[in-house]
Amino acid sequence: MKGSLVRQLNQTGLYRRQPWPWRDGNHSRLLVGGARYFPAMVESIDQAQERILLEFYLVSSGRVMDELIDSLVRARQRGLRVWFLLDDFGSRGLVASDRQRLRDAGVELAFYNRLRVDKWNRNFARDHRKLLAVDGRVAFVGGTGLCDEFLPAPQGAGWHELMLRIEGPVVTDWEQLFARVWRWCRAQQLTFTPFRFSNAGYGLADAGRDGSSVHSASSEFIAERGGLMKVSTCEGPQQQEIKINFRRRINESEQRLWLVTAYFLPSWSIRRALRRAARRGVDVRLLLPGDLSDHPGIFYASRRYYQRLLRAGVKIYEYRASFNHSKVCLSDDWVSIGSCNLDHWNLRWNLEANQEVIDPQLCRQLQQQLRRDFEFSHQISLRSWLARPLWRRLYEFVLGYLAAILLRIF
Ligand SMILES: O=P(O)(O)OC[C@H](O)CO
Repeated sequence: MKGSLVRQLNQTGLYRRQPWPWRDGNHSRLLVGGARYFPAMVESIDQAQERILLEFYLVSSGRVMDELIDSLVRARQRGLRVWFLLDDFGSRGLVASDRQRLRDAGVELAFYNRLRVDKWNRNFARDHRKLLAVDGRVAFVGGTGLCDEFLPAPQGAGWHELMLRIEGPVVTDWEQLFARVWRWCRAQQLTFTPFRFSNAGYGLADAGRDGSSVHSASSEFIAERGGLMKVSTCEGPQQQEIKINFRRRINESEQRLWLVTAYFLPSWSIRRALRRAARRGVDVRLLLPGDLSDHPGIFYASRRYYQRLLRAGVKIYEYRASFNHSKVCLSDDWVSIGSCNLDHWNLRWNLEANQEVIDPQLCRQLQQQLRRDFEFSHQISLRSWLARPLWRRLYEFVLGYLAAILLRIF
């Protein structure tokens, strides 16, 4: 069944075999928390002059969507084109009246992989990406959903999240990525005129498959041309660029490897790479959600990996201020931020997309933010870990075992 889904997706052109290129001339800003990034997203929509593209997994009615729909309706009244790609499962919290408001305003909607009983396990294939692109000029990417959980408490659940606001030539690639999924859902080809940036960025032809020459770009070059960025994707088991690039960066890291994920069920090869990096003396830190996770079962299942990681010298932090939903990796001068949790399930079934960035300024910003996040976390020591009660061990073992069985079956 899995094989046929992959073939089917290949035939429809949803997959892209060639990696997206590295591009220079981009600028980015890290936005922390829904109270910062939702208003910035609405402001960008209000300033749009031509077109707006949205692709989001988790979309539910509430205050966030009310404001977003208002801004999309205003955009339509100004004569702009608006395309909104939703995941059929992730958007089940979007009520009929909101869908109708969007349709009435002339927003074009598409639903990825409509749920149907006869699709059996193909229903698991979901579009997990998170993207807002405006005029081919500005994009917002990161881990957020469009729902009130990401608003600060007490208006929402106060989930902790990071988003990146990007301006530059790489936005063209995000638009093309969007167009591929749109074509798969609606059998309709969208073509966008690229925005003309004054410092038009290049796809760096000499970057090589692993982007090695990009990494030797000097900070003067980056300061002059703007940050280097590339889109990186996962599209089912046969296209796992995000994971491959993560693993490569972990293996090549020299000083720092900080990984933040909301659901920590990484593959064996990623876990081994983390352990090896820590043994080489790299400062390897994992920032995980702790027991405020919205899926406690996954949290407990993920804990079965702690012992070997701690023994290898990996520092594990559990965030205590709220549910930390962010998904980001900082490896020396390289950042990857986006939709991918790096867990088995996501990698097997979902469309994922991350922004990879080489930009010292963003690295500094992210480092500062993560240092703050570590302060709001509890660091687990090997000694306290080994002393945890038996019932907890049992619980982790059973849930870990269940997770492994589920992954084998599906
Ligand atoms: O899948 P994520 O990481 O976007 O998180 C959304 C969760 O499914 C909510 O339970």
